[in-house]
Amino acid sequence: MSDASPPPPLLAACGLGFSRNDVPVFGPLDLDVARGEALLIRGGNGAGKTTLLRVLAGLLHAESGTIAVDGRRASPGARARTIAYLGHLPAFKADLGALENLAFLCGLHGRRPGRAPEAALALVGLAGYEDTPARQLSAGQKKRLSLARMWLSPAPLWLLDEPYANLDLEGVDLVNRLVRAHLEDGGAALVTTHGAYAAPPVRTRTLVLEQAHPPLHRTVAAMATADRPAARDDRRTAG
Ligand SMILES: Nc1ncnc2c1ncn2[C@@H]1O[C@H](COP(=O)(O)OP(=O)(O)OP(=O)(O)O)[C@@H](O)[C@H]1O
Repeated sequence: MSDASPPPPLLAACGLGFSRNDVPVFGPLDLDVARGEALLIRGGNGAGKTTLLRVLAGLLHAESGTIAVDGRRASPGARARTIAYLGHLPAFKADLGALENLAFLCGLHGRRPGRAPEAALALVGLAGYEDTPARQLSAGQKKRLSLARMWLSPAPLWLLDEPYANLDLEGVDLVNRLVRAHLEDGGAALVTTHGAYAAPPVRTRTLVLEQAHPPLHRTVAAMATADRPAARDDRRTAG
């Protein structure tokens, strides 16, 4: 029997807080996510879900707290290599074709070995749209193109901000399949959503954000699996 301690979480935040004009948006809060696990971040409109993901991605500066990757405190630059971020607005060049966009982003951020942009397009149901300029894609097709970019990314941690928005039922299933495969591959994911309606069917814990102003909010919750829905096990703890 081995007495080796478990590996540190892929991402861990401690005392993380963010304010705008001295008005708290979230925090201080603690969270962590391990490889093979999804953390579902739930909360109503304005609760701070997007802001939290943007802070974790290094797009906004935290007011307080620390962020560690694999047990080591990590600067935004170091986190950039670990994190792939799917935000509300797709980061595509409007006049480039779908395939060109993916190739461009692979050049910028790297590409997972063995994965090619053409295969990514087919995977997300966009075969035949290779040369279509991004501006001509529908909202759901743009979201699918964003998912293709995530699949190509070498980053182990996916930050998915409302990935189900604009997707049809088959698209929702696509998100869940991609997240499941990513986790099985040793990755991890943080997924924001307004409700538990589309929680990925994988090892999932839930963090509930409530509007920080007023009152204070939040924290981590319970383990849930496909057999044990997250919503039942949520616990809220004052911050
Ligand atoms: N660029 C900004 N400038 C000023 N305030 C902002 C900005 N972006 C967001 N906020 C405010 O920060 C708070 C949290 O917003 P955030 O977008 O993080 O919430 P959310 O939980 O993602 O909401 P939703 O579910 O509606 O997407 C809100 O009160 C919002 O008005």
